[in-house]
Amino acid sequence: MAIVRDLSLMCGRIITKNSCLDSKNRVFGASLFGGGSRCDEGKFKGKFGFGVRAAVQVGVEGSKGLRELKSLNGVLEVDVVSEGDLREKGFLGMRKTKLVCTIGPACCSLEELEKLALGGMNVARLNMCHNTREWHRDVIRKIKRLNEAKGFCVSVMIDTEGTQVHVVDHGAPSSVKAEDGSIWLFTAQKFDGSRPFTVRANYEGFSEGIEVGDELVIDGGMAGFEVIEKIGSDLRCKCTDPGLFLPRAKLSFWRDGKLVGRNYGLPTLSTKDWADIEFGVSEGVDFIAMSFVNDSDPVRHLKNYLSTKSSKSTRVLAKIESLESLQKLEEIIEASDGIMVARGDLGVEIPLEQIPTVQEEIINVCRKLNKPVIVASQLLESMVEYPIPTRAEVADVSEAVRQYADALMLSGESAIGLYGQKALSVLRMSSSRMETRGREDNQQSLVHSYQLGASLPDRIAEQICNCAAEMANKLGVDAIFVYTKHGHMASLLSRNRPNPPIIAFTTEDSTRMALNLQWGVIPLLLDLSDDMEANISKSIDLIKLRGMFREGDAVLVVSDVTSTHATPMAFQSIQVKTIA
Ligand SMILES: Nc1ncnc2c1ncn2[C@@H]1O[C@H](COP(=O)(O)OP(=O)(O)O)[C@@H](O)[C@H]1O
Ligand SMILES: C=C(OP(=O)(O)O)C(=O)O
Ligand SMILES: [K+]
Ligand SMILES: [Mg+2]
Repeated sequence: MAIVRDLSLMCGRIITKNSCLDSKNRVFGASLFGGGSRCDEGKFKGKFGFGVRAAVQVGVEGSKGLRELKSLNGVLEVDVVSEGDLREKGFLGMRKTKLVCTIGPACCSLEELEKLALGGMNVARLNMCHNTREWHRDVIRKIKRLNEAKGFCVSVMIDTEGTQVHVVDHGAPSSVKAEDGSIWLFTAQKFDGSRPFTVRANYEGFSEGIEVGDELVIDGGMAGFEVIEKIGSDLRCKCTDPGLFLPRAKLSFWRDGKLVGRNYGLPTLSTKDWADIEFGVSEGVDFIAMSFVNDSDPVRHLKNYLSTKSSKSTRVLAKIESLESLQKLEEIIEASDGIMVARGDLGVEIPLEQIPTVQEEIINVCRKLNKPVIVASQLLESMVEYPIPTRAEVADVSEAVRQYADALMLSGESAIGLYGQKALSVLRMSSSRMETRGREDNQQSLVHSYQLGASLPDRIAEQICNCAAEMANKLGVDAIFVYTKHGHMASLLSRNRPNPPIIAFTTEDSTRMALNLQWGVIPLLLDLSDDMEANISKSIDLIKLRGMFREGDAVLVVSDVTSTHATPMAFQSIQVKTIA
C-alpha cells in the first residue's frame, strides 16, 4: 500500500487525507473536488465569476437502503447492449470503437435491424443516393420504434447524395465491359432505350474544360479512356484501359498525371439534398453527413440553417472524399461536428497508396481538434459475398482502430451483403482485440499538447479532462463518470482515449444520440439538477441499484456544470469513488 500525497489539479490547493492505493494501484477513498461560486485562489476571483477549489476527501460508497434509492427521483436510461456488455465483461471490457451500419435492402426489416442493434450497431446510416424517401422514412421509424420498445440506443444518420459526376446509363442493368480499343460516346443527352457504346452522364456540364487527349477514368481505375473528339458537349473516347462500368460509376478526368475539371462549380448541396435534409430534420435524424464537401462554407451554411430550423441539434458531419477537401482539411474539420473518411470516392481522387497515410492524418487532426471521425468504405468488402473476410481486410480494420478512429462503418457489407451481421461481428471482435492490445501496451498518448479552448472556462474544462484521463489510467480505475449537457466534457475525455470507458450522464436526448459516435463514450440519460454532489451520488446509486457495479470498482467522477442560478456558478471536480 502506498499513501497518495500532493495530488494537484489545475490552480487548486490540495488537502490530502490518508488516501491509499492497493496493489493494483487503485485508489481507495480518495476524492478530488473543486468548484463553487467561491474562489479560494485570488487569481480568478471575481473576474470570471467562478473558481476552482480542490481537495482530497475520504469517500467510500456504502450501500444505501432500497427505500432511499427508490425515492431518488431519477430514471436512468441505459441501452440494453451496453448494459449486457458491461455485465458480461465489466467496465474495462466494454468496446470503445463505435460501429456504423449502412441500411439497405438486405437489412431493412425490423428483425434484421434488431439483429444489427444487438450486434453493436451504434449508428444506422441511410445513403440518400439510393431508394425512395418513403423507404428511408420507414427505416428511420423502425429504428426509433426499436429504441423505444426494446431499449436500444441507435442513432440515425442520413448521407446526402451530393453533386458528383457519374454515369446514369451505360446501356445495361448491372455492369458492362469496355474492351480495349473500343470507341464510346459520353453524353449528357437523354436517349430512349439503350444505345450500345453510349454512356450518359448525370450532369450536362460534365465535359466543360475537357480537351482532346485528356484521360477519362472510371471509378478511379475500373476502366480508362482517351478523349479523341469533342462534339459539342459530347465526348468520343477510345478505351485504353479495359475494364468494367458499374451502375453509377464515377467519372474523373486527368491531364499530365493530374486531376482536371474539378468541382464544375456545382454546389455541395443540390436541390435534392436540401429536400433530403428537410426530410431528415422532420424525421428527427441525429446526424447529416455531407458528401463532397470541398471547403467549410457549405458546412457552416447547413449548421446555420439547422440552428434556425429546430431546437434539437442535428450534428453535421463532413465527408472527406475530394482532393480539395484535403487541401482545406483543418477549416472543414473545425466547422463540422465530425468527419467521415469516405475512402470510396477519396480513392478515385488520390492515388490508392496514399489512402492509409491520408486516413491517419485526418484521424490525427480530428483528435487534435476534438471532432469524432468515422473510417468508411471497403473495410470488409469481400464480405458482401463471402462469410469470412480476407486477412488483409481484418488488418485494415485493426489499423483504423490502432489509429484511434472513433468509428468504423459498413457500407455494402450490411446494405446489400449476405453476411451483414457477421461483418458487424468481425468489426466488433477485431476492434475489441486491438483495443485490449492498446491498453496492455499502454500506447495511449495521454494529454494532447495542442490546446483547444480559447476562453478560460474552456481551457479549464480541457485541462480537467486531460488530467482526469491521465489520472484514470495511472490509478487504474474501472470507469470514468462525467455529467455533460452538450457532450463537450465527454468528448474532451474521449479525445484522450483513456483506458476505462467514459460513462456520460446527460439530460439531453440529442446529446446522448450524438455521443454514440464518440470513442469510448457510453451515453446514458439521467435527470440532473444544479446540485452536483446530488447528481454524483444519484448516478452512482442508480448504477449500483441496477447491479452494474462489481464490488471494489473504482470510478473517477468528472464534472463541469454551470448552474442556472441567478448568479452563474461552475462546479468542477475530479473525484475517485470506490464502490463498497
Ligand atoms: N437504401 C438503399 N437501397 C438500395 N441499395 C442500397 C441502399 N443503400 C445502399 N445500397 C447499396 O449498397 C451499396 C453500398 O452502399 P454505399 O457505400 O452507401 O453506396 P455507394 O456504393 O453508392 O457509395 C450501394 O452501391 C447500393 O448498391
Ligand atoms: C462513404 C462514401 O460515400 P458514398 O458511399 O456516399 O459514395 C465513400 O465515398 O467512401
Ligand atoms: K452519399
Ligand atoms: Mg462517396
